[in-house]
Amino acid sequence: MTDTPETQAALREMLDRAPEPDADAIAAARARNGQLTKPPGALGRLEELAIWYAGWRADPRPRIAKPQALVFAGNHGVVARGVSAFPAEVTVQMVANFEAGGAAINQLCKAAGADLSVHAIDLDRPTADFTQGPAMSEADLMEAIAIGWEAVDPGADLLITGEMGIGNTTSAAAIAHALFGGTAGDWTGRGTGVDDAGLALKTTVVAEALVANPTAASDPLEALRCLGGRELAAMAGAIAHARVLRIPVVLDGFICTAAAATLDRAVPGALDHAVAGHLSAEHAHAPMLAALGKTPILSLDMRLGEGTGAALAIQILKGALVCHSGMASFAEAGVAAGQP
Ligand SMILES: O=C(O)c1ccc[n+]([C@@H]2O[C@H](COP(=O)([O-])O)[C@@H](O)[C@H]2O)c1
Ligand SMILES: Cc1cc2nc[nH]c2cc1C
Repeated sequence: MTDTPETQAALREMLDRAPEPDADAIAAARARNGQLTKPPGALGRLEELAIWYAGWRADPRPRIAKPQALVFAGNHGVVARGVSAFPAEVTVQMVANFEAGGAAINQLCKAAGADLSVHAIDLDRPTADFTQGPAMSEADLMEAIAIGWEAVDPGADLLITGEMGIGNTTSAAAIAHALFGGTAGDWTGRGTGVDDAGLALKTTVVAEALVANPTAASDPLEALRCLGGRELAAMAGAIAHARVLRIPVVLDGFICTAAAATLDRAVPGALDHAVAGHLSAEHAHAPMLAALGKTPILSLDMRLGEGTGAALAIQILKGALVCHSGMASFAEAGVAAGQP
């Protein structure tokens, strides 16, 4: 177990020192890919995904055997501003649903063979309304990051992080606005389904959030503290620990990606171990992924969160790895190779 970072500076330093993927495994996986019984490139993006995964696992012929899914839940003071189509109590109610096995993420993790755990973080202590000042103190931020960091199973060979938190698309939009600029309207969407008036109000709230938190635009981890929520901070903590442990990560939707983006902007390369599982229907997810240089694996118009898009993408990655690691070479199968 790696020591849990106790300060923003310690987290930054651990990401700075995090190991790179294994160059020999990448070279060997690339060579193997070139010998498999298929026309070159015929498995499309599955081929690059398999080679990417091989590098992070330092194994030219790996399989996915122990995927882990972490779902974090948090409540947001900004909900009092009327930014969600649902009331805040849905967060705790959905946590009960996760624990009873009744949510979409439960079914999708079962189908993907992923070990799911749910971490509700101080639901009776919402973050402060970030239109009035920082959402979290430094201590609250680091405590939530630690919960995510410590939830990662060092024996896992793939990680997905999901979230549940009424109001958290407002938080994610504010973070994106702080990290990537533009206007509040560029990053604000309907979330669980606010109407036109709700969207206009939410856009104003996102703009106010940046005015109330002037340090957020110049420091990505401050953006997470000032504009984030506990579940976003926990996802960032888990994704950062996975980077240190060289566990590949599949990102989920808009909120997960916003949390992860704070790491990338704090330390370039901090998300090299992560792929985008899907493209959310929340319109600002596409420009956020583009800014991070990530192409989503799936695009199914989903906007549920919980880790559901990432859980589905596990099955695509498993497909990539069973082909890469299980297929015969031209020589083994006695199949004539094509022109070089
Ligand atoms: O993952 C996404 O892209 C996504 C897009 C829209 C909404 N959500 C989920 O909806 C909740 C937040 O929506 P809202 O409208 O309350 O901000 C939260 O629990 C998220 O998991 C998730
Ligand atoms: C019912 C419901 C389920 C969710 N799962 C993730 N976010 C959600 C938001 C709502 C409203």
